[in-house]
Amino acid sequence: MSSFFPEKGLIVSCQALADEPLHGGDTMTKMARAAVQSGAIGIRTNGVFDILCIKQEVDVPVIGLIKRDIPDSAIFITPTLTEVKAIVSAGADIVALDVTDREGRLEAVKPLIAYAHEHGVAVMADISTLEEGVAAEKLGVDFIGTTLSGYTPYSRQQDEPDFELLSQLCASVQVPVVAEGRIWTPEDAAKAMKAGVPYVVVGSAITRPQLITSRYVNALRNSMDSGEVKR
Ligand SMILES: CC(=O)N[C@H](C=O)[C@@H](O)[C@H](O)[C@H](O)COP(=O)(O)O
Repeated sequence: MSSFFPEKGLIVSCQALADEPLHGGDTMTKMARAAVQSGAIGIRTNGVFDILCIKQEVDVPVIGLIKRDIPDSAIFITPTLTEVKAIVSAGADIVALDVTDREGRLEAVKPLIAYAHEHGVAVMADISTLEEGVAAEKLGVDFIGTTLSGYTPYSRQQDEPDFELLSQLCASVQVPVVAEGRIWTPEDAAKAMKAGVPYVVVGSAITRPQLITSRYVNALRNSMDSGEVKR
């Protein structure tokens, strides 16, 4: 399955949760079309509706996940078998799920991985540390993504992509490593690939205009606050 994508490259994450301005309708499908038109080799998307629509619209592999809040649990990316079944039924080529070392997850995730594989669907493990990446490989996943670095309390907390984790993973696991999380510039994307990863996922920097706008607004405000520019 390591040759699942025909070539190395950019995977664009097209996600807008219910509380985001671009949520609903065919907005994420159009984002996906734009991404593929410009050379994205894959799409990562959330929820049955967007998986279904995007699968019909584009001709590249789709990584599907379902974010769901479960009371008293920190696991929110494809937490249970119910979501895996829904993602598989919707036609995703790869299921993305949390493979962090929390709440007994490294054991609980086994039937989820088995279900996807029994149905011919690959699995991307969203992890936050090197140890979790190594554990994920032992569980038989097909891709390991740095998605959750910075989002578990014990992982590296920083505004930048976790390049150190990328390099460590590339030296430690055989399955393809996916760079994901806080990649904001083409230079960062290229740096991730130089660290050895075949695939780079970019989400917010391409598909969350409210966050892109904030960065510009903040930069302008900072230059005004610092006195470099008059208000
Ligand atoms: C932590 C979490 O919930 N990550 C989610 C996982 O699917 C998405 O909200 C991110 O947009 C995605 O990982 C891409 O990352 P970035 O948007 O930083 O390029």
